Amino acid sequence: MGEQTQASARVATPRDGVEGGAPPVIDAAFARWLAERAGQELLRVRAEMGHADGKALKKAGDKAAHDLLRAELARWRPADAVLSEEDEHAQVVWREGEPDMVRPDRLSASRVWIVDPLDGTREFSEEGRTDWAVHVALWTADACKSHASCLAAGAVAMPARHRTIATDNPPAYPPMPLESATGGAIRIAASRTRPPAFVTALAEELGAELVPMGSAGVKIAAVISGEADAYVHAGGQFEWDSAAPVAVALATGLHASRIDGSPLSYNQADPKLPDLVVCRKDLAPRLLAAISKHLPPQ
Ligand SMILES: Nc1ncnc2c1ncn2[C@@H]1O[C@H](COP(=O)(O)O)[C@@H](OP(=O)(O)O)[C@H]1O
Ligand SMILES: [Mg+2]
Repeated sequence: MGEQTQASARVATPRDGVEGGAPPVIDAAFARWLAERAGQELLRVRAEMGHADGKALKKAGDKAAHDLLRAELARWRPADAVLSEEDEHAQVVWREGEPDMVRPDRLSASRVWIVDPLDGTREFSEEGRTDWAVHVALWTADACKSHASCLAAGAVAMPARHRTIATDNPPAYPPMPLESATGGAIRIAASRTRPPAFVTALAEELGAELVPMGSAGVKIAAVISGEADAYVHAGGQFEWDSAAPVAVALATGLHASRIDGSPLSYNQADPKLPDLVVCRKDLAPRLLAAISKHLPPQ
C-alpha cells in the first residue's frame, strides 16, 4: 500500500490522553486500532447477551460496532466520508433500471472509509463460532493513481480468534503447501450458507476440497495464513464485505479480482460487488480458467 495519507487526521490534544490515549495518526495503524476497538465491543456484547436470542444478538452487535466506528471516525477523521453496511442509504434501490438515491458525499470525496462493523453476522450469533470479523478499509483518490482497487489501507479484526491482519504490517506471503506443489488437492474456502452455485462443480473439476466458513474477512485471512489456497465467492456481496481483507491480501502480494479476472473497484455509486477470487498468484491462472467455464458467455 503506497501512501499512508494523514491529511484529515485531527490533531491530538492533551485531553485525549486523559480519555484513554489518542489513536495512531497513520491511516493503516488507525484502521487496525479502530477494527480492534469495535472487535472488543462485539466481544462485550456477546458476553453480556449470550446466545439465547440469536436475532437480538445480531442486531445488537451490528449496532454497537457500527455506532463505535461511526463515532470514532467522526471524532478522529472528521473530514472523511464513510460507507458502512449499517448506514440507511448504503444499499441502492433500483427504480425502472435507474439507481434511486441521493448522490452520496462519498462519490466526490477524496477519502472514504469503507467499513463492515460485523462481517459473518450469522456466525457471531452462533455459540462457539469464531469466524466473524470487523472490517475497516480506506479508499482514497490518491491510491487510485497506483492501484485499481484504490484501497490505501485496511484492517480485519477477528477478536474471537485473537488475530488482526492489517496493511500497517502486512502478513508474509503464504508459502505454497506441499499438496499444491505436488499436484494434490487445493482447498477452496467458500461461504457456509451462500456458496456460489458453481462451487461444487468447480471443486470436482479441480480435484479441490471445499472449506466452508463464515465471513469474507475470515476466509481471506485463511488464504493469507495458508489454511486455504483460495476464496471464491459469487452470487452477491457488497463493497464492505471485501474492501478491508482485499486491501490486506493485495498488500501481502496475493491475487484478488472479480471472478472474470477484472479488477475489484471500490467506492462505486452502487456498492454491490457480487463476486471475487483471492488466491496465491501461482494459482490464479488455473483457478480463473476453471471458473470461466461457469460464467455466462460474453
Ligand atoms: N448472495 C449474497 N448476497 C448478499 N450478500 C452476501 C451473499 N453471500 C454472502 N454475502 C455477505 O458476505 C459476507 C460473507 O458471507 P459468508 O459468511 O456467507 O461467506 C456476509 O456479510 P455480513 O455478515 O456482513 O452480512 C454476507 O451477508
Ligand atoms: Mg459483511
